[in-house]
Amino acid sequence: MEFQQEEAAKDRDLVEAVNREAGELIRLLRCSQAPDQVLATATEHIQAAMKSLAPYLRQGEGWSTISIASDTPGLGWLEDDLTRCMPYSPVSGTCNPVAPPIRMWRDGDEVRGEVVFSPTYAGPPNSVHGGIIAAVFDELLSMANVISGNAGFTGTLSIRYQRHTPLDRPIELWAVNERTSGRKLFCRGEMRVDGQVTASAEGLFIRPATQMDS
Ligand SMILES: CCCCCCCCCCCC(=O)SCCNC(=O)CCNC(=O)[C@H](O)C(C)(C)COP(=O)(O)OP(=O)(O)OC[C@H]1O[C@@H](n2cnc3c(N)ncnc32)[C@H](O)[C@@H]1OP(=O)(O)O
Repeated sequence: MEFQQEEAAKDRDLVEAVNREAGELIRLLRCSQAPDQVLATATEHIQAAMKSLAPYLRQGEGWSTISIASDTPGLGWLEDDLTRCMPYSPVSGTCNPVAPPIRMWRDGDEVRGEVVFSPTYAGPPNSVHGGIIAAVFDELLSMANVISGNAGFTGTLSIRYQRHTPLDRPIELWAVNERTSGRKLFCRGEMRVDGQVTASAEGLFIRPATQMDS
């Protein structure tokens, strides 16, 4: 059992490492102005990598179509690493190359975290795209629900963009589940840079109905 867990951890390290490299590849493609010959060679390398991965493609079932880790042995969520809850998430998943490098952890009843957005996620000049900010709040507030023991689907998410959220600087993340009323979960969150709020969010999440609710 211990051995299996070690193997699972080793495999996860490999999966996370290749996803980090792919994220860096996306940043280089987004930001480099390489000459044609370099682009042509890079295309060949990428095609070779795609060819080696293609035989192992899974489609239309289980982990390959959801972000949570429920059917993935060895991938639980940890209080000091809430990203383990959704390893395939496009927002925080360490096994998804489009996700920015987010860390989230539990601090009592609250979620805290940190993220640095590369220009892959740029919107206005030197700033993070507003849709990306909304996506991060969706995830962050969801984690506030998860640690409260009451996960749900996003019903309504409202963002107040108070000032530009900068690229390439550590952004502090904070969220809390403020109250629960029946199946409704009310959450709040903030992004801060050097202690100053750049964006805040309020979310109403709906817990799926169970027999207990009828
Ligand atoms: C375990 C999960 C793991 C989740 C694991 C973590 C994954 C997190 C992923 C990140 C979060 C996401 O992106 S989630 C993906 C984005 N969200 C979605 O796709 C949700 C799409 N919407 C739906 O599927 C549905 O509308 C639901 C499930 C939200 C609600 O449907 P329902 O269950 O039939 O609820 P219903 O009886 O109609 O309503 C119950 C009460 O909630 C209110 N209500 C219903 N919808 C909304 C709404 N959008 N905004 C405000 N309020 C609403 C109703 O007025 C009612 O209030 P009253 O009359 O009782 O007062």
